[in-house]
Amino acid sequence: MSKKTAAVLGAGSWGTVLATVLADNGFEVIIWARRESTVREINEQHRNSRYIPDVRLPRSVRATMSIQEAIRDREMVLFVIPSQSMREVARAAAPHLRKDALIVHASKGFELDSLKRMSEVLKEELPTALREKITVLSGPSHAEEVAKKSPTTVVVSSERQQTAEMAQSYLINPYFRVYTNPDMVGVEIGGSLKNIIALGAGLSDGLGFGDNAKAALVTRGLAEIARLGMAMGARPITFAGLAGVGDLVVTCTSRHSRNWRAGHMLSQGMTLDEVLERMGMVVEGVKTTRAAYRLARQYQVEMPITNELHAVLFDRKDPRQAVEDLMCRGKTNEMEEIVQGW
Ligand SMILES: NC(=O)C1=CN([C@@H]2O[C@H](COP(=O)(O)OP(=O)(O)OC[C@H]3O[C@@H](n4cnc5c(N)ncnc54)[C@H](O)[C@@H]3O)[C@@H](O)[C@H]2O)C=CC1
Ligand SMILES: O=C(CO)COP(=O)(O)O
Repeated sequence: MSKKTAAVLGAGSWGTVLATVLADNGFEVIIWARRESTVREINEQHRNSRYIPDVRLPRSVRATMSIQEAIRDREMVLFVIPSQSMREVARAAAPHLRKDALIVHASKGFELDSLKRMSEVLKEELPTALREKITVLSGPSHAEEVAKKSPTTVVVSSERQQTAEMAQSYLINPYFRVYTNPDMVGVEIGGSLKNIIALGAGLSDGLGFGDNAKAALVTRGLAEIARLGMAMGARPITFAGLAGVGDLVVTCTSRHSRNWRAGHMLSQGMTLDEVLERMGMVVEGVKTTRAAYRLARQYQVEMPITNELHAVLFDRKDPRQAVEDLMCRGKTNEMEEIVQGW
């Protein structure tokens, strides 16, 4: 019997590791990468040392610089690129997709110009027949740990349950447990907004604040994620799940998180530009802070942590002053806020 086939668009840490998950599940996988050196290294040495060092890739994972070659005739195509590049890549991919391809995206963010979710961008760019084949993959899943086959749980969601179940059956294995959730809006919003709070958690840790501060950020962060999410049409219970509190906890507490690390570097006095240059990988929370700041105004939702982080990132507000302003803002009744938000 011939092997199932998949293409992964994006040769960063997450795209490369998702390719290994699919290879472990019996897929023939081809990664589309932009750099010739990355393609050569994957094909000849079975490594992608720039993004995920120390990981040996299975032989059934290959790479190409041709998007057409990557996508042609593949049953499944994964988009795993920074959210600001999603539209451009979807447009380039569109003419080459199989008419019945399963489309999965694993990116966490909003398109800044339009404030759209990634599935909305894909819907606009891909052929109409593929609209109901669009799926989001989200949840607490640092690539470095999945690469070690450390037990991981994620969630997939699509407008059509059958599509989500197909993605689930392709991706699930003994170290990668995949749940479905019918709330695509909530899954995309939870996965995107948690990066803002993770930046704040890195800042908080770097400033020497303790576990109380971290717990406050996670809890109050979840409240404002849920408030905006619900205003945008998400179901509140999704934020109690893997794409909500699950991803929020892992990103706020893990040294693997690029968002946490970026916040930590900022706390040590580096400028945002210096941090992004040093990181060399996408820090989605930066653009997501801008997007959420605008969305909060559009939907008239209160997001105090996002507002303060926006001021720290883009107006160079002193983070200690930001924390003081958060602590001293108007008195609030937690129960009333929770009832309003949830
Ligand atoms: N790294 C992780 O553990 C996880 C990442 N994600 C999400 O996955 C997405 C990708 O993240 P990573 O793989 O970590 O990023 P990364 O920074 O490691 O790699 C991004 C890759 O996309 C490529 N790329 C950027 N712009 C492109 C364009 N216009 N055309 C083609 N390729 C382009 C880069 O060359 C690079 O290979 C992000 O939205 C991230 O939030 C989600 C879950 C886990
Ligand atoms: O989304 C992630 C883990 O679930 C990855 O987070 P970072 O982008 O902060 O590394």
